[in-house]
Amino acid sequence: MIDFPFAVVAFDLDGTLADTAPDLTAALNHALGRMGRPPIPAEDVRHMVGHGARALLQKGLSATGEVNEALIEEGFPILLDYYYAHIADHTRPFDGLEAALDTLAARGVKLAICTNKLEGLSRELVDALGWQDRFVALVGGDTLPVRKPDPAPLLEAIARAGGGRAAFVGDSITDTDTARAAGIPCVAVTFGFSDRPVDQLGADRLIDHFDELVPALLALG
Ligand SMILES: O=C(O)COP(=O)(O)O
Ligand SMILES: [Mg+2]
Repeated sequence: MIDFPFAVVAFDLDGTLADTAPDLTAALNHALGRMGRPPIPAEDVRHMVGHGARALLQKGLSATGEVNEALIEEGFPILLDYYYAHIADHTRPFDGLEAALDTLAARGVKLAICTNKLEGLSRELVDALGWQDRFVALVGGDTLPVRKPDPAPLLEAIARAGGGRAAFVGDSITDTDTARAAGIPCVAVTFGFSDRPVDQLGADRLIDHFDELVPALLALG
């Protein structure tokens, strides 16, 4: 029985469910260091996340010197190997997340993840955080031939979670663009990795803490 205006709530991963910036920063800086580049401060790396690990490396190389396909090919496996081995050394859920997920689950809402993180990395992280039973669907950046802001991955995640009325929760312009393209209401968190002021994302609701998620969704319903 669903006791809620939405049958499915889908979530972005990096910067929305979990603060992955410390481990992503370590992985990027490990790869940059091996390539003779200086490290990039975590605060700058936060705003480079959201388009997948390859885009992260591309931005990291470009911030520290020359960038081309050959350099990305060289650094990508170094970054990935390190990140797989250290995926949750310092990554933590944002405050209040798990209580909000419990409330939604208790009301019969199905929970899904739609991220541009590679599906394998995303599953590894979900397992490391003990979230295997919380999410019934996960669509990553390489699950389909297209990724966010194309609406297809979000629609796929919702369908895999059983379909019905859905909302999306994210932290970036990619997420709000995806939701709009899919015709789905969007809540944006203000504590994520957005590269621009969050009030410019065009979200239907903004939340400063996960305690505000359920009321925000009810207001959208
Ligand atoms: O850049 C990434 O690794 C993916 O980021 P996302 O979970 O915010 O889509
Ligand atoms: Mg994100």
